[in-house]
Amino acid sequence: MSTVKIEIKEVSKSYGEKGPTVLKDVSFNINHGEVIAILGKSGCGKSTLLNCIGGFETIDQGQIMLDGTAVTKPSKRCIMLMQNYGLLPWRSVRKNVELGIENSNLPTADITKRAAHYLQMVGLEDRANALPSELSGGMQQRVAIARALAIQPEVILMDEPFGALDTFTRYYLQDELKQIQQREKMTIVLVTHDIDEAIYLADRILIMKPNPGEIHKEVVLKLPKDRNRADADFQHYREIIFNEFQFTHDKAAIEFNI
Ligand SMILES: Nc1ncnc2c1ncn2[C@@H]1O[C@H](COP(=O)(O)OP(=O)(O)OP(=O)(O)O)[C@@H](O)[C@H]1O
Repeated sequence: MSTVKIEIKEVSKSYGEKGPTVLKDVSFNINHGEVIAILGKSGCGKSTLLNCIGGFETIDQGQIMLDGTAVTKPSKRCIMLMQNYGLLPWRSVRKNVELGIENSNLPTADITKRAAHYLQMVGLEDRANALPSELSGGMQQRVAIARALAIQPEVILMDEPFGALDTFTRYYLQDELKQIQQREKMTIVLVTHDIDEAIYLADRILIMKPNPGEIHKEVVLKLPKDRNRADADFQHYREIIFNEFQFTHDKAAIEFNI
């Protein structure tokens, strides 16, 4: 039986006292070990919602609970993976991966061991002493993933994590992430503009609509974990989502990758 990891209950938020309502009465649950993708047109509040879940933004109304405890500030149990990687340019790859755990109570030998383990997991153990500037964008994102995993969070929030990468690197990292998620069983909330990425990775897709940001539709992906982008079932879900965004009509939303 699946257990609820995160509860989002009637969350509303605006920026500033007189700002427009960015999120209105947003409610949904995320189960332990589930991968949720959030899709929606630009400005509908996806990043705001992710920041609220991570405790980086306060909410005006409602509640966000992680394992039954209200989220009021960021915590290492629930961390954010950014699109721009957030690597420190003066630190080696290894030192970047150690960043999130070096102020923990772990002995130095364990910190080194854990960083090496996750670097190996993303296939970068031989680049441990390189600087981020010596790596490709895809490799830098793998360092960021290793750094996030080294913290051993229960939840990873991802804001367009592969948006800046070329198609092949994106596919490669999507596969890598999928394997790691299945091994480590962490919960993932993924904001993306890439419909294929959402169908490929998620158990459930939430489609948001703007002004104010609300959950418009939930699509449960009844697909095996191993997915093929060319399968008829995959196309079926594409069509459902395309229709939601009126791709088949004249108001095509060009910000989505297909
Ligand atoms: N720090 C902020 N201060 C004021 N307004 C903000 C702030 N962050 C976001 N907004 C506003 O909130 C609304 C939702 O923004 P948000 O970034 O959450 O949308 P999004 O769906 O993630 O957009 P995109 O897909 O373009 O990244 C937008 O109107 C945006 O201008």
